[in-house]
Amino acid sequence: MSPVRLVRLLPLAGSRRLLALGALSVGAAVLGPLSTIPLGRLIDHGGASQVIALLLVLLGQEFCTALREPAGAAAARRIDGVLRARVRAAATAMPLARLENPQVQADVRLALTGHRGRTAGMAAVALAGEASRATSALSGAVVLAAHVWWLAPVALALSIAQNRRIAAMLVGPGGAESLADSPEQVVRLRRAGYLAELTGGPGAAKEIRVFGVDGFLIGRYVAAMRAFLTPQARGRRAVVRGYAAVLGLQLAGAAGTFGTLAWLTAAGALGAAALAQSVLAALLVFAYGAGGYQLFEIAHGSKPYEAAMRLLHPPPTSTSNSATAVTGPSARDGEGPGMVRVTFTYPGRAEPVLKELDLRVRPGERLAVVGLNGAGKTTLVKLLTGLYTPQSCTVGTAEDAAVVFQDFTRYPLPLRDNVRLGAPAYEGTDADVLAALAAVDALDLLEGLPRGLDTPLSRSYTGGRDLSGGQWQKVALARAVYALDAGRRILIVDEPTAHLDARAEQEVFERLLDRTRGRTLVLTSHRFATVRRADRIVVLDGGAVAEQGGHAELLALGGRYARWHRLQTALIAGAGR
Ligand SMILES: Nc1ncnc2c1ncn2[C@@H]1O[C@H](COP(=O)(O)OP(=O)(O)OP(=O)(O)O)[C@@H](O)[C@H]1O
Repeated sequence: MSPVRLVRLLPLAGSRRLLALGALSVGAAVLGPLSTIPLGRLIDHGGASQVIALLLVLLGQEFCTALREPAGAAAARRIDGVLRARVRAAATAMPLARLENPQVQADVRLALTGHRGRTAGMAAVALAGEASRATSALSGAVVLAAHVWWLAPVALALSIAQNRRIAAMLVGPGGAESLADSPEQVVRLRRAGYLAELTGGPGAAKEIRVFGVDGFLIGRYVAAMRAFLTPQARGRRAVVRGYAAVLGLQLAGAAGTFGTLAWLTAAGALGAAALAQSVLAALLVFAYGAGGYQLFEIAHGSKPYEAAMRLLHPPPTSTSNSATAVTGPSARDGEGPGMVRVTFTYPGRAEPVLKELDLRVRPGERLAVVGLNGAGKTTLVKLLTGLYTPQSCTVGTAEDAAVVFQDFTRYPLPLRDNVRLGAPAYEGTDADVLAALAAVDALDLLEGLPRGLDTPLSRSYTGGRDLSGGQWQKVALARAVYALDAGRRILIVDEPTAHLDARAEQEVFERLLDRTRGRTLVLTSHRFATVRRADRIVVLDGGAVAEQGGHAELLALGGRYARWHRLQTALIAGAGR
């Protein structure tokens, strides 16, 4: 991508900030070359007015240069704020299948956090700065050309060549900075970062202490860092050598230019004023050749910009990233959620997870979908809730559903908010929150919370408490029950009790059945022994409905359900003894 495209971001800064940045950049660019006019007059004619004029111009240049920094920072902050909001909105709206793509996740991270401390806004502002520096050099060349016409293009060409050489050495492909971005170096640095986090962080602290692996991990970290830093040091040495060559060229260029000016002056071709103006102009031209921090900002900040553009304007082919579904006849309106002959394959997978699956949930029905691990239960929930968008959409999605996912969210917020987030717009009272907690047998949870419903559910907060896996699961269930009380008509629960033992699971399931009387309930579980009271039990096997019916009916059938039910009941009974 050409960095010039970054210019499109500048209007996001807002007209006031953009105007201030533009005026200061132009001032910084042209006041230097303009100062040669009063300087020339001062040398030729003297006089206080020329001194004042020269001082005013130089002061103006200093003023513009100094204020351009904070103005640029403010513009960059605003651009980044607007861009991040757009990226967040795009990420929230995109189909789950696309969001789960590792490349898309990397783009979201890059667009939101920047690259090596540089953001898209900083890159756009740096581009304006680079344009200002180039304008200053060009104006200097014009002043120089007014005295020695042939010297100006030579000095300008030299300066541009130096600037490009430095850019290539530092931030160009294969340059020192890009070395750290090479896939091998990124992997090395990520490994070192992971090991550093592991040794210093609380996550693995228990195992590190018990097994005494700190020495081992620190050794690994040192090795990983050395593997990263050795090629970096080699790259830096190459840059130093390259810089020596560029510096030599710069010295030769400056010596040639100033030598020529001295020779022309000695020969009487240049007067004192013309000499002073030419020297000042040549210095402005050569200043561009030295390069500046803008090179880094543009190179690194372009990466988050490109990531943001990929997210905001995905190429049409990227729909191949979304989940595909080959479906049968359309679901009819007015019925519960369901799907007709749906075959579903995850992106990047060859084998379909669901194969010609037929399942329609009747309104008011309490349906249990059971199956062994990996049978496709969670996938079924993702399709039913519309989180995956099949290419031809004949899945009747449950838009009016409260859903508890297997990997539900643990909000680091007070317990009250954790429940109320099920229906943020609903003005529920504390009594409603407590009723939802009671519905999932979670009232005893309050006993361990010093500030009751106000207790933040995170140890990162003063007075906060963390919960056990089972307690968190009950909070997630209470959130869905609260949503149901707030008006949702369908409750979909994916493995509601993965963190609970079989008896607690049965207890919660029974309570949910009572609570959802007259509403539609879809519940998935890999425990066959706990769903006997469901109106209908669907056995999922190999991505298709293998058996369905009531508990007694399926037992009498003597198939998978009967077999797995018998096995799991025996295990539970054995564990209870
Ligand atoms: N996002 C995904 N991308 C690719 N494959 C996936 C994805 N999610 C699940 N799968 C695969 O789809 C298959 C079915 O997974 P799913 O989570 O639907 O099963 P499940 O019946 O809910 O299992 P469990 O009882 O263990 O939760 C598994 O082989 C799993 O590896």
